[in-house]
Formats: sequence, C-alpha cells, structure tokens
Amino acid sequence: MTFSSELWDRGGAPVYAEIVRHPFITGLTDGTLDHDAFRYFIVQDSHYLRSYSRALTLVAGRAADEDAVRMFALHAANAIEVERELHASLLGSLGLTVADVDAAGSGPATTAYMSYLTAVCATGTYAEAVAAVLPCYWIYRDVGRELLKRSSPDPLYRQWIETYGSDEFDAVVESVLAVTDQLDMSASERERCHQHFGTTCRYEWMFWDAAYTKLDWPVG
Ligand SMILES: Cc1ncc(CN)c(N)n1
Repeated sequence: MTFSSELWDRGGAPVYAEIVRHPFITGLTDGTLDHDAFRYFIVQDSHYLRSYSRALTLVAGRAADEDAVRMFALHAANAIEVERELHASLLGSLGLTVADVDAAGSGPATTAYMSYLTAVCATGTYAEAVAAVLPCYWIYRDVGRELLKRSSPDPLYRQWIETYGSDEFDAVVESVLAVTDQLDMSASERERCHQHFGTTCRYEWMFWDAAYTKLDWPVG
C-alpha cells in the first residue's frame, strides 16, 4: 500500500465523507448556499492563501531533492497565482475589494489552520511538512471533481468548481502524491505525518463549516 493511501484511509476518508455531505458543499451544487456564506469563504480563503503560499516555500526550502524544491516553489508561485486570479474575479463578482478582505481580518478557523500549517512547515521535518500541506491539494481536487459531476445552477459556484475540478489542478495534485509516496522517514516521523494529515483534513472541514455558520471571534 502506498503511503498516500495509508494517510487517506486513516485520516482522510472519514473526514472527506463528512465534507461532501456538509451543507456548504451540497449547497454549492443544489443552489441553496447563500452568497453571504460564499463571500465569507472567499474572504477567508484570501487570507488563507497568503499563508499557504509562504508555507509552500518552507516545504520547498527543506525538500529532499532539487525536483521537489522546484515543484513546491513552482506551486507556491503558479498554483497560488491561479487561485489568486480566481479570488480576484470572484471577489469582484461578489462586490468585494482587497480592502474588504483586509478589513474583515482572519477569522478563528482560518487563523488556527494557517498557524498550524506554518508551525509544522517551519519546525517539522520535510515529510511532516508534506503530510500537513497534502490535504490542501487533495481534498480540493476531490471535492472539485465530485462537484463537477453534480454541476451548479450558480455561475459563481461553477467557476470555483471548474478551477478545482480541472485537469490542470489534477496534474498538480498527482505530482504531490508522487512525492508523498517516495518520502523516506522513520517510524516515529511516519506517525507524526499521520497526525498532521488528519489534523489538516479536519481543518479543511472546519474551514467550510466556519463559512457556513459565519464563525466570528466570540469577543473583541
Ligand atoms: C482552505 C483551503 N484549503 C485548500 C485550498 C486549495 N489550495 C484552498 N484554496 N483553501
């Protein structure tokens, strides 16, 4: 069994099953998701992407070989560029500006997720860092593909779905899965990889749930 399949079976599959039946996700395709929840999501995701691209450069910096350095550095630049363009377009369609993103600030789930990713990528081993960022790629690819099958009556949601369900994004994810399956690590490191992978999968669920409930800081 490949390492990525092991990660998925233990920490990914149970969370993914909850993600695809979450009302935020089902609402994207059955037309029941209100634009305010999607607005919250895109604003928070704009904050998330700022940290995510930095986390990927940390993964690149500690990669085991030059191909992997190049791949994660490219993803930090290119993959993020594609997502940034999507956000710029969606923010405009939702009547929002970058100033609105800055004014909203980073919410509780976003802050927790970004902090966790940054900490693991900065202080963990290379394998731990790969395991921590993997759900960001993998879950979005699988959700994108699943929702592409269901389609959406809303053109904004279709635009989002088509980005993550695309062959281009699939190729990016496959390259990270290939790197994951070649990781060389000790038994204790392997266990920590499982913990990080499971944790960031749960943060992916929490990110959508926060948008659905429009989670805010309880005080301040
Ligand atoms: C929260 C989150 N996770 C993953 C992705 C896909 N890179 C994203 N845009 N946002």
